Amino acid sequence: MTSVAVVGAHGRMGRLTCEIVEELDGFELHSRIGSHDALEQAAGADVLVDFTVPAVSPAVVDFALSSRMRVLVGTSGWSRDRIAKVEARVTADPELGIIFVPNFSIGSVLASSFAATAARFFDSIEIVEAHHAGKVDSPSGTAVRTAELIGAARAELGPVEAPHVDQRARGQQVSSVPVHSVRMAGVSARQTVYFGGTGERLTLDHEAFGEDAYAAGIRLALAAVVERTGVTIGLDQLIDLGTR
Ligand SMILES: NC(=O)C1=CN([C@@H]2O[C@H](COP(=O)(O)OP(=O)(O)OC[C@H]3O[C@@H](n4cnc5c(N)ncnc54)[C@H](OP(=O)(O)O)[C@@H]3O)[C@@H](O)[C@H]2O)C=CC1
Ligand SMILES: O=C(O)C1=N[C@H](C(=O)O)C[C@H](O)C1
Repeated sequence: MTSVAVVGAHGRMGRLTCEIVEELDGFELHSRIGSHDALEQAAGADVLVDFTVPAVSPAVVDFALSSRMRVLVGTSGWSRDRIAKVEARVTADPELGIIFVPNFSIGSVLASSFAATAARFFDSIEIVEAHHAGKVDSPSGTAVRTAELIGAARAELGPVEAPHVDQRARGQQVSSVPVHSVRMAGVSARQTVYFGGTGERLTLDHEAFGEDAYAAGIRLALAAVVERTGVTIGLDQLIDLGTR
């Protein structure tokens, strides 16, 4: 049996993760940690899952790695630069393993992968992401990851063409891609990537309507985190999208 401690267990995603762990063969729930509990209550678990807030997540990860647990991070805010700080520590110790998943929805992972493919063919690219009003961070972790993938795909082509980005309403640039965040009622999680070309436009649009969208990805990542050492970024590294 693999025992799992869930941090952020009383939140929307934490509750879903606890339900999944309780139903999944070979897994058992070790502890539910909320903001009023000591992290030490997670000690002894094989795996720690983090679904908290970007400000707290680094301390949770630090605790889990120090306690030599395998770690699955769903919390947003883990940009490539932030992950790099954890990477040196994890790669230096062959028994440590951590998986960062910016988005557990299979459709979203596909959309980000398609965006990386399209990035070489269009110079004009912008991301608009819309989330529920309760989301405290912006841009979303998914948008940051998508922009980073676009930037990496264009490494030899250079930055995207984004005019007038000195104006505030032109969004935040991530890997040169302008990202625009909407926070409002009536939306759960949506991302649209616009690719502008000569006389044409390609639009990649993904929408998750609720927590159900993330369940399959969480199951998949739980199975992987037990076996996998080192640093893994993204569900796309755990499934065959047919792009490698
Ligand atoms: N990777 C993915 O596919 C997805 C990622 N997310 C991300 O996951 C994170 C959580 O989202 P969501 O569940 O919707 O948010 P919620 O606000 O519903 O839950 C966050 C939880 O974090 C807890 N928390 C805050 N500080 C601490 C702490 N110091 N120790 C332990 N727990 C703490 C809160 O506890 P309390 O209630 O006690 O204050 C709260 O229950 C966000 O960053 C979000 O962007 C969300 C959806 C999908
Ligand atoms: O807070 C959310 O809801 C979500 N957060 C993640 C993000 O920041 O990208 C994943 C998904 O978009 C839902």
